[in-house]
Amino acid sequence: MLRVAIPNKGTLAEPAAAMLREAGYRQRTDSKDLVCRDEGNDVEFFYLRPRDIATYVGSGDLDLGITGRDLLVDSGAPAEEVIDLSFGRATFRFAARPDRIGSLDSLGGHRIATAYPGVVERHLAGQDVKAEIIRLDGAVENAVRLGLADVIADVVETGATLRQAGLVVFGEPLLHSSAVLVRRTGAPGCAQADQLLRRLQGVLVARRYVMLAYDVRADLLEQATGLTPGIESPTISPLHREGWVAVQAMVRRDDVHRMMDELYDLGARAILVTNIHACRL
Ligand SMILES: Nc1ncnc2c1ncn2[C@@H]1O[C@H](COP(=O)(O)OP(=O)(O)OP(=O)(O)O)[C@@H](O)[C@H]1O
Ligand SMILES: O=P(O)(O)OC[C@H]1O[C@H](OP(=O)(O)OP(=O)(O)O)[C@H](O)[C@@H]1O
Ligand SMILES: [Mg+2]
Repeated sequence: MLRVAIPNKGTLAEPAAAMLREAGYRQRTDSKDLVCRDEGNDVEFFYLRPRDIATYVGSGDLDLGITGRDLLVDSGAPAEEVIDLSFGRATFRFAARPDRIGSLDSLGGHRIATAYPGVVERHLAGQDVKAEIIRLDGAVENAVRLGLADVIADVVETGATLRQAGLVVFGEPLLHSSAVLVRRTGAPGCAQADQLLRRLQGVLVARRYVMLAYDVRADLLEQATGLTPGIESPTISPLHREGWVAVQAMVRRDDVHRMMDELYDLGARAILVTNIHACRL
């Protein structure tokens, strides 16, 4: 059986389980369960702290895992990203009081509180900056207020937590994070792992694209399909009405309204959008 690590709690847990369900895998029904066997797909899911997942995968005890890119980097484990799963997006940034530290150059010699010491160490080493790293478990924004540190390095999503603590970000983000599928570095594939990867890629495409269908005069077909080239090529079907054709093409969800306006202006009619529930490209 393929053995896959899934976050048991925190920001990534629910969206990871939702994505696997969407990909046709069985997931636990009780949030206290630590293991869930999906006999039909020959996969066993292990629910672990997201921070530990790269360690289990890097050691080879588990085959694949879903964790955050920042947690993967922080672990230093010999595991690598297979695909970006496009949820759990956040940046990882330095922040301080507005009047204190304004740039990376002035970080040297300061005390930096963080729950991600591996990410910060790697970043500072790359910039040749020497600073003291204070490892905390969470709520690191309080470390500045309480005088334990001058700077924090933490996950920033909306920025609301920083604002509340009277801190502002400075410098470029240390990294852009999101949930990722990981495997042991250089690990060979297997049939069940390839299937899981293809199914997750299918979910990503189904979420990102919609199916657009419309009718257009045959003499405008080249212009219309120039707007909607699809992924491979659009499907063209004859219509009973002389001189008209029906077109079907996948288009990016983000673009669909602009495209519908342009197609309408061109003379296309009966423009319909439908969701894609699943796909294999
Ligand atoms: N708003 C957010 N807060 C924290 N982590 C986030 C956020 N958005 C995305 N993430 C990502 O979630 C992962 C951290 O998850 P983790 O479960 O360790 O912490 P958490 O969601 O803050 O939960 P807890 O603090 O209760 O342990 C990281 O990869 C991080 O980049
Ligand atoms: O930019 P925001 O939208 O405010 O989100 C980022 C904040 O959320 C997380 O904290 P969490 O509530 O998980 O507490 P923790 O620090 O104890 O993990 C993270 O550590 C930041 O503090
Ligand atoms: Mg947290």
